[in-house]
Amino acid sequence: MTPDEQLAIRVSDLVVGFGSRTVLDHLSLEVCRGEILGVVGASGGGKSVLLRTILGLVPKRGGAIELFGVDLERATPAQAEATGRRCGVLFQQGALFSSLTAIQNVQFPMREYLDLPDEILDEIAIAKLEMVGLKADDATKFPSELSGGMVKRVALARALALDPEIVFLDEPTSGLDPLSAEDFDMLIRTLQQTLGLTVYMNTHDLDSLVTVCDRIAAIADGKVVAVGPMATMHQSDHPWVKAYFGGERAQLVRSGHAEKAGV
Ligand SMILES: Nc1ncnc2c1ncn2[C@@H]1O[C@H](COP(=O)(O)OP(=O)(O)OP(=O)(O)O)[C@@H](O)[C@H]1O
Repeated sequence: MTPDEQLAIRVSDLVVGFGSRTVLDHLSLEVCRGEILGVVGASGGGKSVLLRTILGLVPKRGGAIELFGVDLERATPAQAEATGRRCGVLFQQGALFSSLTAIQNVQFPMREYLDLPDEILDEIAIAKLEMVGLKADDATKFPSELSGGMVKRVALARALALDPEIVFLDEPTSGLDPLSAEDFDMLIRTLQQTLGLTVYMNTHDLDSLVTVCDRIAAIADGKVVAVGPMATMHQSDHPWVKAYFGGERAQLVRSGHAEKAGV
């Protein structure tokens, strides 16, 4: 593959704003195929806006975005649809349809794109639910009957419904207790390894950043101010990155992981 073909996403010089406020200010970022990229930044700093803009859900004021080499703004409707199908999304809060059962939620994107008989859709959806660690018994439960961790898993199964090559996860472990969050992190890592997925993950969770992310992109002042493995974050001179990764909590997380690894 040429260097360009190794990229899942290329964001160049992106400008996004609302009214008089500029949220993303000439931001550039590249995501490699097969990696887990963690995107971190201050609350309100523009992580969700960036994710939604990459997916074409928020209009941009300038710059360019390519997904698998396709600029959705210049793509034909067929190219845009084909590219969209290569992407799965888990929005913040899971965003399941409350009036649909777990299996119906997973089948929602399948019914939109796949013309398959109900029995096959059931088989595929059950396989997706099992892939994320749920049981066939959970398939007929409504979101209100599931725990927070189970809701996230159903949302992940739905994001995987069309066998995407990249999944976008917006704060996947927020609202989960530490053990459920750790389980979810492991699930993401396992799926990435077994399915060869690219994972783009917004997170505040230092544990997730340390345990599952191959690279981290830190957003501050509307730009990516540091990008690379954890070591790059520790070497950054940017004040927000220094405060976040050098703070007391970060050191506790680091020493906890070193202890677990027997270092
Ligand atoms: N549709 C919108 N209209 C106006 N302002 C918006 C809109 N969407 C987002 N914003 C503003 O853009 C800024 C960035 O929001 P965003 O949700 O991307 O932050 P974030 O980094 O994801 O925060 P958090 O970590 O708290 O989820 C915020 O000031 C937010 O109020």
